[in-house]
Amino acid sequence: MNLKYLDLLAQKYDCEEKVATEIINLESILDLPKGTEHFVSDLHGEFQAFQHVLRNGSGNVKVKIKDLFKNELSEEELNEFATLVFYPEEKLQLIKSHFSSKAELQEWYIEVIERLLKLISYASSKYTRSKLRKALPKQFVYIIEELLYKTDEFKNKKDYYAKMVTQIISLGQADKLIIGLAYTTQRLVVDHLHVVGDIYDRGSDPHKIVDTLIDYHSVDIQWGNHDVLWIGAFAGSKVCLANILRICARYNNLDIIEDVYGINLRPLLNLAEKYYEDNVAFRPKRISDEKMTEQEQLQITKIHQAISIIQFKLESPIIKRRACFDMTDRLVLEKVDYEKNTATIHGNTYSLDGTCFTTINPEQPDELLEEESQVMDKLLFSVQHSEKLARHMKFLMKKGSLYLKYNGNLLIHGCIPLDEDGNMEKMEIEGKSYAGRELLDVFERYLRYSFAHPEETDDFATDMVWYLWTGEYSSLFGKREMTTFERYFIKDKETHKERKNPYYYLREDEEICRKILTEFDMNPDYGRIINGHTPVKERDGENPIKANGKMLVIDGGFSKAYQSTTGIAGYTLLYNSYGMQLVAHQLFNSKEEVLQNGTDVLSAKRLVDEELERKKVRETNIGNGLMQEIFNLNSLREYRYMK
Ligand SMILES: O=P(O)(O)OC[C@H]1O[C@](O)(COP(=O)(O)O)[C@@H](O)[C@@H]1O
Ligand SMILES: [Mn+2]
Repeated sequence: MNLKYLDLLAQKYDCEEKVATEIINLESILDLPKGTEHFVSDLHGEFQAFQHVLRNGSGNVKVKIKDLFKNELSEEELNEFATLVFYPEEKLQLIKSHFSSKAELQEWYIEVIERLLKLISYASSKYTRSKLRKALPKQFVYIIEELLYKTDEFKNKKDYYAKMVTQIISLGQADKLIIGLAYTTQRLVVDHLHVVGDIYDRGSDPHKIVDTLIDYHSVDIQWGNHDVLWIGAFAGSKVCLANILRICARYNNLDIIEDVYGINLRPLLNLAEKYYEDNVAFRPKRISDEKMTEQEQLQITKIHQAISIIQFKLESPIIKRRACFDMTDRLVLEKVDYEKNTATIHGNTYSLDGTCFTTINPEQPDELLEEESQVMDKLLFSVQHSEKLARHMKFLMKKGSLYLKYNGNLLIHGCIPLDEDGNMEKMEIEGKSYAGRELLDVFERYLRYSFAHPEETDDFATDMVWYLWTGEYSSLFGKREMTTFERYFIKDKETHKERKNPYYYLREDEEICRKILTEFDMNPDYGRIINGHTPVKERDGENPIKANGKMLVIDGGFSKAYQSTTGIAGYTLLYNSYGMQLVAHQLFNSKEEVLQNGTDVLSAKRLVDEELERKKVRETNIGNGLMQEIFNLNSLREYRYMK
């Protein structure tokens, strides 16, 4: 043990009692039940639904309320109390408006504060007092602790406690206290949150999700292909930037680009107005019922075409300069016969519909017009100077990774590329061959390098970020090709199909999952793999719990665009000291609906498994860290205090 380190440690623990106290504290924490982890994926900008799932703890807040009060409260009262915990600010106003006299309101305050304290005491029962203290509203810690840890067996403090509560009310602090206690409850129910990718794209509020995660008490992120697209755009990849603009235009989310991130779209709009007309294939999707004027729709339709053509042009030089990407099949603009208006794909020739090739020179289809090139330079400048986007992307880089090994489980958004025989597929990169975990580690190294060098726009690392979005061996994409061009211009749906990596059927097999866990140095008897990325077709009877529980796919369609596929509105995987459960969320219509009639989103729960014995902190990542601290403290004791 490094003595310099122990001398440093001794500054903090400058006497034996302090060392002993800390060892006692840490050792006892190790024997507490493990904290409850929540896993969600593929939020795709659906902030309201995500926020509701955090506020109701994926149903767990209601469970705890029922555990405590089902015998004393009616169904309606239980719902009203639960809604107060979910949305305290709004619900408080609603409830207070029903009271006519101050006395009645005072009565209600005393009752609901008492109830909230009971709920917090129950929700925090497996945590230390210090962990609870950190979750309490700062301004009321002293009062709440006094009330929480009431010790009145000698009947000396009855009036003291009663006075405390009435004083809170008479000094007009009751609302703030109730709101604080409600948020403390929400926070206690979710000890740690994992977001298994695809925060961005399609939904209207990805930025609100990221802001919520930035303020969240304990969270990690495994990047999805859509997240990496946004990271790439910020890191200097013009083709990634073209993709996020295209997808925002496609889903009528250009306000995220302009209003939220302050990226100037005027140059792109001028270009679009100059060269493009209306085009049905490029009209923005109307997922939610927001209003759009004909003029707005036409503008977006033109922008959508302009940026799509720029994207296809930008893909071409990358494919040509990166032989190891092996993507010559995707040189789509060179497959077009501009005379006949057809394209030849995999040997078959198809007529093209809704083409918008005005800015394409058939002699050199991937050549950007000078003005297209200028538009991209201006867009990249604007993206890389967006304070808010910088903050969000830096957060994704800080809290994110391509995969995560946590408490024995492997979390990854997409896949581990496999061949038909279930072997890890190799990819040759800069003269070296990588597969399995090594391949993912090298992907992440390139992504981090590109992010650290935003001024480099055409280097290998930046091209590799785009590869992660659409490359055949990308662990985030997991398909042989992305048929974006075909989906826009060819009616024949056969050409739209995207062949999935064998991983997506092989992962149903327990042995394959065990092999992957072993590849990541994890215990195959104990661990599980948790994926997002592919919407689980629950409505067709697909089971998200696969390979005898070794594989859990949790993309349940938070994204409205995919709810018709899944039939539900997202999953949350819960992992507490008793084991794992999977919660399927029904459609979340609106916060207003929950506020009005307390109908919380009904969530069907499935048991994934039951632990043989309760899992303790000792068996978790956090536990490993604590045991290391205990080791250091014992070394300090021997070195300094045990003579
Ligand atoms: O339906 P959209 O939004 O055009 O997206 C289709 C594209 O999105 C992808 O599914 C990737 O996005 P996901 O990771 O959300 O699946 C591509 O495979 C496909 O080409
Ligand atoms: Mn995805």
